[in-house]
This record gives sequence, structure tokens and C-alpha cells, in this order.
Amino acid sequence: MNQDKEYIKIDHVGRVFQTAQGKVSAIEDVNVKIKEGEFFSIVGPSGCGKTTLLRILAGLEKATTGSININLRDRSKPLTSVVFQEQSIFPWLTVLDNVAYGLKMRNVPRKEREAVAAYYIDMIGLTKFAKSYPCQLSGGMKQRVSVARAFANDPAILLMDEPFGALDEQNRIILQQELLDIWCRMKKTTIFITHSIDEALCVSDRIMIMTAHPGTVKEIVDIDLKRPRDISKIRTSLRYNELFQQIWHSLSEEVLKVKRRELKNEKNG
Ligand SMILES: Nc1ncnc2c1ncn2[C@@H]1O[C@H](COP(=O)(O)OP(=O)(O)OP(=O)(O)O)[C@@H](O)[C@H]1O
Repeated sequence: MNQDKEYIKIDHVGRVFQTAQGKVSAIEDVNVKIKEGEFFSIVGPSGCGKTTLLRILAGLEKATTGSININLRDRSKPLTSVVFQEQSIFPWLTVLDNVAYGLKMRNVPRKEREAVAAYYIDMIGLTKFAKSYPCQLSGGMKQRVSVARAFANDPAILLMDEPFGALDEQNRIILQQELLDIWCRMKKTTIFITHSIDEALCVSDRIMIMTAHPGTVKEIVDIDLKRPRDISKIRTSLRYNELFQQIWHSLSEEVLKVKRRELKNEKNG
């Protein structure tokens, strides 16, 4: 890990979609450099292009303009693994086989991949359920399996798109802490989309605030809260509250822009 070295360089990236109503510019001129081993979160109003940017990073979408450069040293690893909001584990595979799936695809021998999978299943507290199928698990447990699978796959970059967005608050807090703990051990470069300033503050090294549609970088805030972090205590710190206010002030301006536009469209429509 080299915390100082520029690792991902997103350079003047834009994406325009062609729709039946004409062209939609989802993101415009996004410029950001992310360090290796960094936990980098993205917040922004709905529709500002967060998912589009993540999909471009995952290679699921092409940028219309600009480029992304990743300073990869170990080319044997997969470039990215993505954890989405909706559960994306295979219902016909056990927990163990789901977590080991990426390794199997890379022809890692069975014993080795099962040992790696068992290690991450233990980290997320599901050892007893290793032989269970997804239909036997709760929503929170399934999402834990997705997180374990992403880490077991050992990608260069972990991409997470509102991974806990569909969970109830209790499960969300538990999974946030588990993610923090795994991340602290592995220091995997992570790009994390969330609608929650609180969630972003708990887990991130830096938080990027995007402007209202079409999204671009409004501000990037350093989160200088000490690690390791305990989610149950972090909210009581003065610094947490200062950072929350700073981010909400910046983000709320963008959210209000969206609301004003919607009102105008309603009046005109
Ligand atoms: N495949 C597509 N075709 C046409 N338009 C698209 C497509 N994907 C995204 N868009 C448009 O691009 C803009 C950004 O969408 P995107 O889903 O990236 O935003 P977001 O910030 O992730 O939204 P949310 O927070 O609501 O999930 C929106 O106006 C959306 O309608």
C-alpha cells in the first residue's frame, strides 16, 4: 500500500446518454485523484450521476469524454468488484460457494478458495451458515455475503453502490461496523456511494460532494476522525458534528437546486 501515491486518476470524465427525449448529460468534467488504500465516499443529490460514475469505474459503462487511469501494480488481481444495493448473490449456491465464486472463476484450487472464503465468512460472523443457501438467510445476512464475496475476490478496487441502503437501521449499523473492521484489516481501495452523510462520515477517509444534475465535483472533504472507529461512539465527537454540518451545508444547496427545478417543471408541465 502506498497512501501518498496517486492510484486512480479520473480525468475530465463525462457521460451523455441518448434517450427518446434527447441527450441527457449524467456527469460532466469529473476530475478526482484517489490514493491507494483510501476509503473514498461519494454523496450527492438523487440523479446527480453517482451510479453512472461507479459504473464507468467498473467498466460497465463507457465515458463519453475524458479518461480513467489506474496505476495497477499487481495485474493478477481482478480490477474491481462491485457490491450493489440489491442482493446479488446466487440463490443456487451455498454461502461458501457464493463467497468463493470469484476465486473459482480465476481457477484458484478448491482447497485454497474455500480457505479464503471461510476466512471472510468468519469475519462477517456467518461461519454457522457456510453451507446454507441464500433463501435460508435474512436480508442483512445476504448483504454480508455480498460484502464477504467482494473482499474474497481480492480486487484492486472495491466499488460499493449504497450497499446497505435496503437494510433496516439495526442491520445497517452492524454491517457498517463490520465493513469498517474488515476494511481496517485489508485497507482495500474502496469507492463507496451513499445517501447518508452519517454513514459516509463513519467509514471514509474523504467524502466527495457532487453537484446537482449534471453531476460534477463540488467539494472533497478530508475526514480526519481517528481510526479505528467505533460507530457507536463516533457520533458523539465534536469533530463528527462539525464535519456533518459542513457536508450538509454543501449538499443541501444541491438538494435544494433539484427541488426548485422539480417545482418549476411541475408549474410548467
Ligand atoms: N442508461 C441510461 N439511459 C439514460 N439516462 C440515464 C441512464 N443511466 C442514468 N441515466 C440518467 O443519468 C442521470 C444520473 O443517473 P444516476 O443513476 O447515475 O444518478 P445517481 O446519482 O446514482 O441517482 P440516485 O442517487 O437516485 O441513485 C439521471 O438523470 C438518469 O436518469
